[in-house]
Amino acid sequence: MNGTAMERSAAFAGAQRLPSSKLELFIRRDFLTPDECAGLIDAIDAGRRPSLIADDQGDALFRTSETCDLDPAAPLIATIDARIAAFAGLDPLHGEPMQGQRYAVGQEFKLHTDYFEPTGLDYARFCAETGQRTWTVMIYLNQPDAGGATRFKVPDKIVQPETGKLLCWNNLLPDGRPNPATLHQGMKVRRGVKYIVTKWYRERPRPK
Ligand SMILES: O=C(O)CCC(=O)C(=O)O
Ligand SMILES: [Fe+2]
Repeated sequence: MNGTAMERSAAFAGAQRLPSSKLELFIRRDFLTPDECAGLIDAIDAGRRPSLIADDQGDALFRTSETCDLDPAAPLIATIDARIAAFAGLDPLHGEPMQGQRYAVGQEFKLHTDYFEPTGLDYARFCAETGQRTWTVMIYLNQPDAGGATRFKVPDKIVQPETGKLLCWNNLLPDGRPNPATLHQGMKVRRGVKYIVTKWYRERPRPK
């Protein structure tokens, strides 16, 4: 279920693949309607709190955004959750609960990978039950007035936020090891506010 795009050929309908052999990344514009984005922004504003991070490498300014756990039972979230899984050809049971992020001016998420470092102190705690993170799906809910792009360092690709645009990538290599070429950052918002939702998938389903 979490294999390569070739194995899941029905997936990624209407998406563009980044022409890179190092990184399996897809972009799909207008994945969500402006109304759906507005509904998600309201849900994020209702529940946001400072973002946490698994390993900030001692830098308190590593991730300065605010985060919101979105209620998987809320009708809007459930609908979008199902649409994301169908789009990416992934088993919904492998998904972590969807999160929202809000970045104000000057806020950012510095260069990082979404997979957990197998040598990291917390690896067992984060990955014992459901395994490593496989795919990341993120959707921009609005377009900040300046800044806030997502940058992938290795293929040197910068993706600009656009309302409803989906971005997703495989965090793992074909042999299942983490792919270091997924290194990326949420660049500083310069003007306005940036909202996104993120959805991460795991190697194994969560226990019932
Ligand atoms: O805000 C972005 O553009 C990137 C967010 C991100 O990398 C994450 O939430 O893991
Ligand atoms: Fe990330």
